[in-house]
Amino acid sequence: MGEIGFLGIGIMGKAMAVNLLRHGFKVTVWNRTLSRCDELVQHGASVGETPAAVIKKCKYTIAMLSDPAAALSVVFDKHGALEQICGGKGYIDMSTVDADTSSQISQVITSKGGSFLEAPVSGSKKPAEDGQLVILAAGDKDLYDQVVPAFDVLGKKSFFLGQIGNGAKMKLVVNMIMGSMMNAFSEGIVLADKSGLDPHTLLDVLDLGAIANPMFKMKGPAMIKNSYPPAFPLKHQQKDMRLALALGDENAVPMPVAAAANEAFKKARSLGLGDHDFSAVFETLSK
Ligand SMILES: NC(=O)C1=CN([C@@H]2O[C@H](COP(=O)(O)OP(=O)(O)OC[C@H]3O[C@@H](n4cnc5c(N)ncnc54)[C@H](OP(=O)(O)O)[C@@H]3O)[C@@H](O)[C@H]2O)C=CC1
Ligand SMILES: O=CCCC(=O)O
Repeated sequence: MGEIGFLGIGIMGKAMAVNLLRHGFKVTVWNRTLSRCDELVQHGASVGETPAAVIKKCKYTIAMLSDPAAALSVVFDKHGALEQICGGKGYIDMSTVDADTSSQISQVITSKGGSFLEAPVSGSKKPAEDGQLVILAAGDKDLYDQVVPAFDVLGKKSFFLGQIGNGAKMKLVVNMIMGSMMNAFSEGIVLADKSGLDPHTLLDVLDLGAIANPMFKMKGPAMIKNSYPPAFPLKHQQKDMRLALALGDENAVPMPVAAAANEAFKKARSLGLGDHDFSAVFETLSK
């Protein structure tokens, strides 16, 4: 595949870029806070000074950025990706954004002759470190086929979902369900505790029944200890609830459960918990 560019070395970008390096890919990284690239250099990465410099050097560039504003800024701003994109180059945005943002990026990349794929992921920090993500790609099928070797390293399964927007929408639906589940789970732990039950026993019971899932199993014990080391930052989960609710508006889908969950995440942000793991929404109930 040649050298891969990687824009955005946050929790996910760092894990994904390191994983590519471990599997023998050459990777050139850029991050807005450039000093965060230092650790990647120790793993063998090169550094590009700007998104444009990375695109110029690499045939394929992956972006993993916080939100729609960041994804747009890295493409459109001065020294952004758009300045160097051209025929023969592919841009793959793996950030979680809405379909409209993804379409805007697709339009400008393709108008300059480049090819574009949106490819948000399910799975968090640990699956990213272990190459166990689930990749939800849509857009240019030729580009998808070309980057399958990288997706095979990053993920345990890739879906190609057709036209631009379908990957973004699938990701938002999944995270809307996840955010609602996290709120129900939090309420259950507090209810068990306040009504005189041992929350650890609740976790054991849940894990043996029809609603057992990796999220409850992984996050539950830490939540009971009021510990929320960030794997998936709460501010990003609230962004995803907000974007999913907007998708619900567009399609006239009533989503009262998701709307209530969004309010809880907003409350958690107002308490200063945005940079904690999204399981910190538990604090809105236990305080
Ligand atoms: N963490 C997770 O479990 C998962 C996250 N995601 C999604 O992946 C994306 C990245 O998440 P994650 O790595 O956790 O987030 P982080 O907050 O750890 O990293 C965000 C990245 O975006 C960069 N960034 C933010 N704003 C801008 C901007 N205006 N211009 C340029 N760069 C910017 C940050 O740069 P800087 O270092 O300078 O701040 C950083 O590299 C998000 O869309 C998230 O929803 C998807 C699946 C799982
Ligand atoms: O977007 C974040 C998803 C986190 C997860 O799938 O565990």
